[in-house]
Amino acid sequence: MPQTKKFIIDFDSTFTQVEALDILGEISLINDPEKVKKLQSIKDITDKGMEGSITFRESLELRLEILKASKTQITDLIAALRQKVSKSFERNKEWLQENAKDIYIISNGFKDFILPIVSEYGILKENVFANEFVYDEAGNIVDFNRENPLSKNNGKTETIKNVNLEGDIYVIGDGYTDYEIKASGLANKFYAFTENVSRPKVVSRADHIAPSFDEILYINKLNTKFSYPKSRIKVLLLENVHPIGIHLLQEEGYEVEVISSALSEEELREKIKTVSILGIRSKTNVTKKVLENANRLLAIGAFCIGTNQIDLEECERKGIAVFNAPFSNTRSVVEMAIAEIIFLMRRLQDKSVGMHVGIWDKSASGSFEIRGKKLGIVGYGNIGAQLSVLAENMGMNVFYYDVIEKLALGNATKVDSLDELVSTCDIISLHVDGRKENRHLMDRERIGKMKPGAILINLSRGHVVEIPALRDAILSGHLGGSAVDVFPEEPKNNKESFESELKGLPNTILTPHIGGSTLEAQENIARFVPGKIMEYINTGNTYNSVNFPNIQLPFLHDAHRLIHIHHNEPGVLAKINQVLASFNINIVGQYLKTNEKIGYVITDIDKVYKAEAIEALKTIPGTIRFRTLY
Ligand SMILES: NC(=O)c1ccc[n+]([C@@H]2O[C@H](COP(=O)([O-])OP(=O)(O)OC[C@H]3O[C@@H](n4cnc5c(N)ncnc54)[C@H](O)[C@@H]3O)[C@@H](O)[C@H]2O)c1
Ligand SMILES: O=C(O)[C@H](O)COP(=O)(O)O
Repeated sequence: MPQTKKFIIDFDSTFTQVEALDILGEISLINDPEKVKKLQSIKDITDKGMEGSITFRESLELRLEILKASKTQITDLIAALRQKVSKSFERNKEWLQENAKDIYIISNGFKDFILPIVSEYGILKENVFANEFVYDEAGNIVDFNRENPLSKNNGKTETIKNVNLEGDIYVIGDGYTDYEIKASGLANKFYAFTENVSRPKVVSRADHIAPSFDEILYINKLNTKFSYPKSRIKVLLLENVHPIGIHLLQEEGYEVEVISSALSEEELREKIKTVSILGIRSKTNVTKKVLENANRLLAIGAFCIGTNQIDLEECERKGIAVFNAPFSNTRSVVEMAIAEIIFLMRRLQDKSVGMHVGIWDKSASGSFEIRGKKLGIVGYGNIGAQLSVLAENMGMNVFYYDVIEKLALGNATKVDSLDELVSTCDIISLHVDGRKENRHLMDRERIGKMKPGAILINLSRGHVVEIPALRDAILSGHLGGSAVDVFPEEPKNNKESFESELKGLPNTILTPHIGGSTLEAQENIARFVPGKIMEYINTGNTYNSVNFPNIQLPFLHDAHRLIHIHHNEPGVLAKINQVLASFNINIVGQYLKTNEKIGYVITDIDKVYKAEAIEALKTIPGTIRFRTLY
C-alpha cells in the first residue's frame, strides 16, 4: 500500500551532517589570515540568530558579509556537502526516491547548494523551499532574495502555511524553527533529529527523538530496506577499544556505549540485557552465566586474537556470532618476542635495573649472541610461524612443535614431541592458543626438562605456564631467564595493582599483556572487527567468524534475505523450503552451511510475500534465531 504521510525535512545538520554556511566559510576564507576568527564569528552569529538576540535576517546579512563568497565557491561547497549527507538519509536513498512526491525540504539555507544535493535523492525541485543568493555580474554573492519568507523570522512556518499541505504532516529537524512548524498547528508530529546534533531545548519539545531517519521509518512502519533501525542497535565496547572502532560503529548509526575497563561477571550479566553487539578484548570473560541474560545479543567482536575468554559453544547455542582479529596484532607480538630474546640473552633487563640504582656491572658473564642459538617455538600458528621467519633472518636455528601438521617456513625444523623440543632448545617461546587443555602445558615436570640456563618466553596465555614452577626454576638457576606478558590473573584495568610470584626475579621481564598493544595493531584491529560485525548485521556474511559456519554471500539485489540459524538436526532445510513453497514464495538464491552444532541458512526471496510466512519460518522446530534483511 502506498504511504500517505508527508515529511518536511530540514537541511542543515539534518539532511546533511553540517551547517552549510560553516563549510562555505572554510572554502571562501581559506587564504584569509583571520580565517579562524572569522569562522568563529560566523558560528556566534548563527547562535545569536537561533537564540533570538538578533533577527534571522540580521544574522544572514552579517554572515554573508563575512563570507564574501562567490558562485565558483558554491560549486566547491556542493562537492563538499555531497560527502556529508547524513548516513541514515544516505542509507535510505531508495526510499526517498520512491516516495519523492511526499518529501519536502524546508531550510533557511540556500537553494543554490541544497537543490543539487537533494535532487540526487529524487527530491523534487518544487518541493524544496529555501533562500536564494543574489550574485553580481562577476559571480560574487552580494545579497539574498529578500522577498523569500525564509529570509525572515518565522520563515519556515510562513512557508508551510502558504504551501497548504494536506494529510499527515511530519516535521524532521534539529532546530527550534522546525519544532515551531508543529507548534503552530501545521504538522501532526515533530521528530527531533539527533544523528548529528542534539539540542536540549528542541529535544524536550519533540514528539519523538529520532537518532536516525531509519528510526522514523521504523516507527511509522515504512522501512523497506533495513529490518531494524540501526540507532536501536546498542553496542557496548569494553577495555579501551581504539577510537577508530568506536567511530566506525557510531558512523554506522549504532548507539555505542564505551567503558574503558573490563567488567566483572556480575556487572556484565546486568549490562548485557539490552546489548545487541558486544566488543571486548582479552580480559572480559563472556561466560555462560553472562550469556543467560544476553537475549538481544547478535554478535561479539573480540578486538584481539584470543577468544578463549568467550564461551563460544554457548554463543553458538544462542545464535550469537563471534568475530575476532586473527592477524592484526601478529607482527607486534613477534617483534616483542624478538626483542625479549635479545634482552634476556644479554641480561639487559638486570643490567638496566642495576644502572638505575647506581650499579656499574661491565662483564660478559651470562651474555650471549642469539646467532646460531636454537629457538624452540611451541605453537606454529600465525605468530609462531612469523616469529620463525624473523628469528631465522637474525641467524637463529628454528625448531617448532605444533599439535597439527604445519608447513615449515624457511629452514625451520619440525619436532615430533614437545618434550624433545623443550629439552634441546636454548630458548622456548610459547605461542599456543588459549584452549583449556593448554593449562599448565609448561608444568613443573616439563620446565624441569628444559636445558640448563635456557630461557622461557610466554606471550600466549597466562594459564599455559605453571607459575610457581617457573619461579622455582629461575630461583634455583635451572633457567637463565624468562619473559612473561600474560598471567593467570590480570588486573581488570590500569588502576588495579598487579600481583605475581614472579615479581623481583632475576633476568625476568614482566610486561602488562602488551604483546599486541602497538598503535598500529590497535588501529588495524579497530578497523577489522567492526567491518566484520557490520557485514554480518547488514548482509549475513559470517566469513571469518570463529564459531559460525563461514559463508561469504553475494550482494542482495532486488530481493529480501531470510537468515535462519538452527540446531543442526535433520530436516530443517526441508521444513524451511516447505514453508516457502506453501506460501508460494519464489527462492532467488539459497546458501546453507553447517557445523557440528548449528546450521546457517540464507534464503534470498522475491520481495512480495505474506507476513504470515515469516511467522511460520520463525516457529520451525529447531530454530535458534531468525532475521530478515530488506
Ligand atoms: N600477548 C599478547 O598480547 C598476545 C597478542 C596476540 C595473541 N596472543 C596469543 O598468542 C597465541 C598465539 O596466537 P596465534 O594468532 O598465533 O594463534 P593461532 O591459532 O594462529 O596459532 C596457535 C597454534 O598453536 C597450536 N597449538 C595449540 N595447542 C598446542 C599445543 N598444546 N602444542 C602445540 N601446539 C599447539 C595450534 O595448532 C596453532 O597452530 C594465542 O594464545 C593468542 O591469544 C597474545
Ligand atoms: O588475544 C590477543 O590478541 C592478545 O592477548 C591481546 O589482547 P588485548 O587486546 O587484551 O591486549
